[in-house]
Amino acid sequence: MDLLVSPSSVEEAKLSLAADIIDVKKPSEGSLGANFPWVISAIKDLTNKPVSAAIGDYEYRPGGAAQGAFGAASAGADYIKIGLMLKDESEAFEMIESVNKAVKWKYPEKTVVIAAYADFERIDTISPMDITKLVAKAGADVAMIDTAVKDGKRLFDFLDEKTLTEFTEANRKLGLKTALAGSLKFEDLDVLKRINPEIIGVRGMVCGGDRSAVIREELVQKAIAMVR
Ligand SMILES: O=C[C@H](O)COP(=O)(O)O
Repeated sequence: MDLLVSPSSVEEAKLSLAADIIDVKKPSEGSLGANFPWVISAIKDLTNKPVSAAIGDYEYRPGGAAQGAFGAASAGADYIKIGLMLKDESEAFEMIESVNKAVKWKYPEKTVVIAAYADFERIDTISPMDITKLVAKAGADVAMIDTAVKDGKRLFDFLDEKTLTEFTEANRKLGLKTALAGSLKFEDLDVLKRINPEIIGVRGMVCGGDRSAVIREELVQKAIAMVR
């Protein structure tokens, strides 16, 4: 299980380098808020570890999403991650296909991560359980669950261990990796190990509980030690 940590700046990325994947985002622009391409590039220059970049929480805008995905890949991201802020399955498929094509067109070796939200019912978007088949059909790589609203409610407030295990196994059967996130806490790590996704994503946990605070290097080190 790899630990993905989401810094919002080059300074925070320097404190996150113990993580397995450094995930560039701009939390002030949403759960999967996109940061600037020059920030992605500067963070890529800091490390040989894989760098991920969120491109936003998207409604149905395949052109814009494709261009954002291509921009993030061109800026140096190894993982390109989008959140599906929409409900209709055929629109979701078109978004996934467009983003995947935009990345793999020039960068076939890069990884495309498609996120849906654990709290999909309260924001009226597609269920994460419905994205596995769409991600596989489009040829993308990772199906992810995160929370859309960062109000203290967590992944496990919406989805239980059994559901998340089924999600992870369904992804694996279709050749996809799974990433789980959503205000995870240190005390969630045991259950996450049982679920056994390939990736867990955190920010608040390594900021000391408040994701608007600054990442603390010692908490990243604590998390990586506990994940191992
Ligand atoms: O990709 C993971 C997210 O950045 C998780 O953030 P969070 O732990 O504050 O919910």
